[in-house]
Amino acid sequence: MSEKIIILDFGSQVTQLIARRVRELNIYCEIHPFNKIPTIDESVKGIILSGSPCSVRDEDSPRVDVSLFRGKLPVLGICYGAQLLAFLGGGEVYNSGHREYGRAALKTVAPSPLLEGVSENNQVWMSHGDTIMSIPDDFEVIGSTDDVKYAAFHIKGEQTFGIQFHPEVTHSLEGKTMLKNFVIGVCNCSQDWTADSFVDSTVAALKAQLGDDKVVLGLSGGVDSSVAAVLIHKAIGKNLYCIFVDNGLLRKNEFEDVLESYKNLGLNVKGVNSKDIFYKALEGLTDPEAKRKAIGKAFIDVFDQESHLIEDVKWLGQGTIYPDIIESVSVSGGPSQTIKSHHNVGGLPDYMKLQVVEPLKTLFKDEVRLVGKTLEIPQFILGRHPFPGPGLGIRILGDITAEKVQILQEVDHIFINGLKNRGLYDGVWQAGAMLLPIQSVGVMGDERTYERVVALRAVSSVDGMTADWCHLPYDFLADISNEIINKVKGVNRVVYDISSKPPATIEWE
Ligand SMILES: Nc1ncnc2c1ncn2[C@@H]1O[C@H](COP(=O)(O)OP(=O)(O)OP(=O)(O)O)[C@@H](O)[C@H]1O
Ligand SMILES: O=c1[nH]c(=O)c2[nH+]cn([C@@H]3O[C@H](COP(=O)(O)O)[C@@H](O)[C@H]3O)c2[nH]1
Ligand SMILES: NC(=O)CC[C@H](N)C(=O)O
Ligand SMILES: [Mg+2]
Repeated sequence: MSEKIIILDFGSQVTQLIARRVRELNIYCEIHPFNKIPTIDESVKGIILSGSPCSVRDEDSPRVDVSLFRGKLPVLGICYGAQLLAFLGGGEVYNSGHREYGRAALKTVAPSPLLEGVSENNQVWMSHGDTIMSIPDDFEVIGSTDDVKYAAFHIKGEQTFGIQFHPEVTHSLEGKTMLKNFVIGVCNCSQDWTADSFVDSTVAALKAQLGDDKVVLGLSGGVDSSVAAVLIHKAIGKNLYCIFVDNGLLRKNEFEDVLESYKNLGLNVKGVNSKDIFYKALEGLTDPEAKRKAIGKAFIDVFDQESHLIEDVKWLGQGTIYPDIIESVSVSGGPSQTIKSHHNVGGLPDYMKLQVVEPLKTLFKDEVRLVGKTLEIPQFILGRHPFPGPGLGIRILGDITAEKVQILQEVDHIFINGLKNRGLYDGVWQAGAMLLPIQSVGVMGDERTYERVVALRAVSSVDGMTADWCHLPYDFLADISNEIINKVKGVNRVVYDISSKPPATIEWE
């Protein structure tokens, strides 16, 4: 059984960062909501309690029964997690009257394995409104700042620690060392979780799970489904059936190009031309959510039809990754607002009777790329910008017609190729073009034109949750705009989207 660290999430915005930092040390960890503590067996080497927007002073704040693990295995409480340890242990936590937000200098006041090798006086990042005012007798303070006496503590006779600051953010300059001290020095984790070991153990597990069963998998040409397909293929070979659907909303030449590139990977891929099904389902629809739902349903129909052609298929393979799962579990348990219905082949209707296999569901996107590299998947697939499943269907505002798709494909092609030719593609997280439902007046030669407007969008981001618009060079934008207006019939105006997310989103629909 491979070892792991469990992170209990109390709703902090940066819980995922704790997981990133631990995994960067080649140690596997999992995030679980505070109220869904998994079984703590020998594989669990330590527990980290995250921060939270809540206050331990509130009766309905998220609590856990710390006796489940305190004294039994190493525990590190971060911010709210530390306040909770102090509070439940009999200490006092008050609202300090002002939010302490920003840099602070942490001074070591007692030697501790947690602060091993950390400078006597080091910069940490604070983000809290509550303060621990007194600690129980069996607690010992190990670090203080000018404003916070109990900035780091240790519980005597246990391997339990609490810290008021956030070691997971880069502004805590020696935060990494402290986390390393905890997971390696205190928890004794061996650092053997690597892309190579992931491939080996996952392929072995898939072999055991799938045996001689057949799997059908939707391939999109994107990173996640491609890496999932190659992994499953390594385990079961010809029993993997990949389906790549041409929904009529792909990029220019994408169907042919992607099919061609998969040939070199040895995958058994069937290209299915379902354009008409999608166009028909979209006929007359203008509302973004209605369009998304129609596209999602058409995907399921095509999948259902295709899986019936494969005799005795039992499994559906999916490229679900860790953020897809974490983001769908809300900590408060309260309903969060649906901003956009993401098309997802995951929501399968019962009548399909397929079990789901998701070999990447514990990985972050950059880890998926590393695994892909280990599997020798070519860089042009691994380095691809994300492209939404509903494709150009959510980049053509208003109703969809084959003619509009063709116009947008040309525009998108010029923009994306331009980025590649100028060496800008890899520095941009995602780029694309939108076809707007308006026309504007122009003049070409001596003639008046009354044609369409397109908007170009290029963003930088880490995970798509937030994004900034890219400051692309003006002369590049000028060249692209000229090329689009000169070459694409029906377009006489190009604008550049300078909105960030939030408050805008990346896609326009
Ligand atoms: N044209 C398509 N044909 C078949 N399956 C598709 C198609 N488009 C999307 N899918 C399915 O929907 C899933 C979700 O798409 P999504 O875009 O989130 O992931 P991806 O394409 O694998 O990776 P990336 O996020 O890098 O684009 C894919 O993993 C794939 O299984
Ligand atoms: O597979 C997908 N199915 C969808 O329905 C979908 N909608 C948005 N996206 C992608 O998600 C990221 C964030 O997009 P938004 O800021 O527009 O919500 C961006 O990368 C978007 O391209 C989708 N991907
Ligand atoms: N970042 C945190 O965990 C903050 C904890 C608590 N909500 C406070 O303001 O003190
Ligand atoms: Mg995709």
